[in-house]
Amino acid sequence: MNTRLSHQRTRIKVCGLTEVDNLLAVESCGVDALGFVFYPHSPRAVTVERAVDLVQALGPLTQRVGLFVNASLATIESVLSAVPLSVLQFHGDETAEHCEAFGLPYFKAFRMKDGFALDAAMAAHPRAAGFLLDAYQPGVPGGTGAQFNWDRVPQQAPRPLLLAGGLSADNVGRAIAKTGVYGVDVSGGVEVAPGIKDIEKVRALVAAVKAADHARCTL
Ligand SMILES: O=C(O)c1ccccc1N[C@@H]1O[C@H](COP(=O)(O)O)[C@@H](O)[C@H]1O
Repeated sequence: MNTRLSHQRTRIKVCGLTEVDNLLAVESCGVDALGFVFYPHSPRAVTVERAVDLVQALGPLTQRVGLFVNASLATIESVLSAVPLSVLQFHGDETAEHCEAFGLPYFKAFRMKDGFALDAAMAAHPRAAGFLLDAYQPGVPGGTGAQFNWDRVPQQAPRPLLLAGGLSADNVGRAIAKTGVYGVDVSGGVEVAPGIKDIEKVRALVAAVKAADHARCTL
């Protein structure tokens, strides 16, 4: 699939919401998907009870993405029995069999360590809905605010690509122009504190994505 030409509008996911009022303000900025971190070591981690409140507050057309890092089948099933997530994001070393076990579309995240064999990693997940490319930082599975070299984003991929890692209103336009990815996933670059988003920064992010899409359409 030519990831650069197969869509006209860059999708926006904001990840790591923890408070309902803040979540609703972010949703109203015009994002496509909101992410909830079920990784207990993250400063943005939510309990199942909190996630139920957050997800129930969302409008019916906003995607609700659950982020897991090497969580067991039982843990994920237990979350899904309470929280109506629409998409899963696997940010650890999960196998395709593990990711497919829940009957939901999923994004497999890959951390772009030097020498990482992305083509083989994507081929190992033939039924993924998409792939998320993030920066590699030793010892931390994600949400680091670090950027990787966008030259490493492939022009062709078997599934839509989400770009992550250190994105903000300041650099997202350049990222889109350079990579033409299907979507962007942003956490730390739009925060006032871990789990609390800065609404002005989210607005600026959405405006920067729209401007980049407009510039691409008029090329
Ligand atoms: O957000 C977290 O705390 C987190 C924890 C563990 C794995 C992934 C996590 N977040 C994801 O990391 C990337 C990049 O985030 P950032 O914009 O650089 O802060 C993004 O996909 C988040 O969904």
